[in-house]
Amino acid sequence: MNTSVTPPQESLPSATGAWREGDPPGRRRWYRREKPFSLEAGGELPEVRLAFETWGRLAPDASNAVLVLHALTGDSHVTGPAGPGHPTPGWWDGLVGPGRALDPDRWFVVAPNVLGGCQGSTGPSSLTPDGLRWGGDFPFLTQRDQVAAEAGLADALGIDRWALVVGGSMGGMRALEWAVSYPGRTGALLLLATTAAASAEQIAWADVQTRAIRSDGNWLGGHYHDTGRGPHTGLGLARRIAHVTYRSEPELHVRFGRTPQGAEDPWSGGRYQVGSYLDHHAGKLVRRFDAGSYVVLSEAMNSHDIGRDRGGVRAALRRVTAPTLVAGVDSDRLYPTAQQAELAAGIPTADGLRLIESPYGHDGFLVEVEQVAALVGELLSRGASSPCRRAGGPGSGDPR
Ligand SMILES: CC(=O)SCCNC(=O)CCNC(=O)[C@H](O)C(C)(C)COP(=O)(O)OP(=O)(O)OC[C@H]1O[C@@H](n2cnc3c(N)ncnc32)[C@H](O)[C@@H]1OP(=O)(O)O
Ligand SMILES: N[C@@H](CCO)C(=O)O
Repeated sequence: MNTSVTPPQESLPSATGAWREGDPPGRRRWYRREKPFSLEAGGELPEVRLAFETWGRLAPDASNAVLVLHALTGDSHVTGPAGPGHPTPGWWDGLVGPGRALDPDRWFVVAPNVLGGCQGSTGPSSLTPDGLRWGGDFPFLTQRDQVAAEAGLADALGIDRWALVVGGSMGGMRALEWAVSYPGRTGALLLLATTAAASAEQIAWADVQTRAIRSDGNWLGGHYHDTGRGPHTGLGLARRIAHVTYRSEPELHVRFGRTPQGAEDPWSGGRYQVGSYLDHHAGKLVRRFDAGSYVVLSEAMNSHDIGRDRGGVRAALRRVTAPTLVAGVDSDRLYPTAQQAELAAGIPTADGLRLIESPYGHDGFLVEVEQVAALVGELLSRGASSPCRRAGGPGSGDPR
């Protein structure tokens, strides 16, 4: 196997314009900030680049923009087939498109690849200004840094206020940070399968995974990108561990039971079906994702605490002014619904706790796209008449 995924290093546009007449839907572009970007933990990135895709047309008053934020190993490709620059088909394919909840005839949908990621945005596999890869020297990021970078993209696109910010899991952490850091820029909020703060157990799962990567002999302190090898074994182990937490015990039981994989004999070194299934997902991730990004993003998720330096979770949640829906997946063992209940109780503008019914555990927020679409539709149909809408005005908000 060759080295892990690295982002394209072709000549990139130095500035990102807003939507232009004639732009095809879903074309990936880059926002680039060419001055130092300060980080919450200290230090700075000399420049920041975010890959993003858009669907639809920005209204003249920029009132129809929707921000879609992906989870840990997602990217900007919310909808559409796999292709160059898009290793997987759209991860919320059923959400965006003609006649769907986010119809490009009505909405201007923006999906950035997260800061620290590996699908076009600045991350450990990117080049430094010196022409070397960041690798293990990439600085520690927090969700707040990632959202601050996304605010720069919004500015570049001329979007003062999103009609809706939506995200699940890690994307939900960022969506919440948007609503707390920039209440005047967040018109409505949909939080899926996420939490106010990473719990001890979530940190523990991520810790085991990042240790698996770092213990791979090819990790080399994160400086493996130009060696022709990479910590593929460690990344594959991390994905296997993660994937079990992404699904539910009853699903695995019903689907795989104790069945051996094909003619393999588990008593003689062969695999059970469920082991083969995990091998499959591990292989797919190793082919499409960079281990350094996996570590940086996992640690950023561990840092997530909406109440940090804001007087605690309750005080922070009270800052949200956007009409909000919070939903959990009823079979999610990684982000249990008690976490979404806390969000729904603490956000003054939240309309109770919604449940996505699914046997698929945490991955239910990706698989049950029709239920997600119904929640998106409900929030957007409330629209401009909502009493929760705040007159914060363009650009208002506390970036930290
Ligand atoms: C926002 C974001 O997070 S974007 C990133 C989302 N995408 C990913 O995370 C990619 C990893 N995949 C997943 O997490 C999940 O598969 C989802 C959520 C995308 C989709 O879930 P599901 O539709 O339920 O797919 P499921 O988990 O059942 O996997 C199906 C795959 O397992 C394979 N599989 C099933 N049983 C076995 C087995 N015994 N041995 C080997 N492979 C198996 C299938 O052939 C299928 O392969 P394919 O995906 O290459 O076509
Ligand atoms: N399968 C998803 C789940 C994380 O929430 C991902 O890889 O991003």
